[in-house]
Amino acid sequence: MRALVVTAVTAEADSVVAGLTPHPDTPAPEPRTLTGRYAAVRCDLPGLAVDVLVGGVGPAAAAAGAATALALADYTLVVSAGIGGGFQPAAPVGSLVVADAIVAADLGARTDEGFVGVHALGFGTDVHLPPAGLAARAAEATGALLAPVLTVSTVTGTAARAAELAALHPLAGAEAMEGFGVAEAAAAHGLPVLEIRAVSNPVGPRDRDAWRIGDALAALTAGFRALGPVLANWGERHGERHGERHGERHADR
Ligand SMILES: O=C(O)c1cccc(C(=O)CC[C@H]2O[C@@H](n3cnc4c(=O)[nH]cnc43)[C@H](O)[C@@H]2O)c1
Repeated sequence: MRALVVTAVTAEADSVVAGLTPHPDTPAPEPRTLTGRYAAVRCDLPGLAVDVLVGGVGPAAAAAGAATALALADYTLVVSAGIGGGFQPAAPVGSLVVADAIVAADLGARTDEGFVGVHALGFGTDVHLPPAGLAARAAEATGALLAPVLTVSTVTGTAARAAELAALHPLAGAEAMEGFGVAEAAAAHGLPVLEIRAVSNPVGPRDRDAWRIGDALAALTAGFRALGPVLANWGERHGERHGERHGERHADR
């Protein structure tokens, strides 16, 4: 089973690698260059090899990074991981959210009747569904909230926008900027996708002093420590079959 984990920035990738490193004292492996722009750190666990890639901030950078890595090697699962904003009170700062749906929350049109997503406009998809069983097991093992994670191109910074998003997506647990891009790349390669976010700040009025990035990165490390065995176990049962399943939906696996 080989998984690709895509983060936005190096601090997130380091936190993921720390969680996937068997002994805390073990030095992290050196990143290996994929192309001139991208490098990945390889983590080897029993039954599981994980490449951790820094793709950049935002859905476009994330999609480009993920698609580049997926074109260069054969993977069974793609994971979008990093920090994010948490919808309150469901996802407090320092908690984890595993996506049961990865939603492009601002991909569409603003009309007099409100926001209309690209799917409703007839231009494609704005939701990707991780394998339901895997997402549930990942949430259980990490103590995460299992809920939709929104992908936005603009960080929410007002109470009005937070309320608007919450009204459109009442079950949403978190927002971040990369999940949907990673999911689009995974879908283009016929691969299942997972998203996990560690909450660094509430979704709401902009307040940089309220951001707890260190706490969120520590939660991300703890999350990946628990996630490793879940991924290995899932890969044992599903991973080797992915080659037969290109183009199929992965929602029920
Ligand atoms: O200072 C600001 O208001 C600000 C504006 C744009 C971007 C940032 C970032 O720090 C980069 C966001 C980065 O972290 C993830 N993230 C973390 N919290 C949130 C959030 O509340 N909403 C969306 N994304 C968030 C995101 O995935 C990016 O990788 C700061």
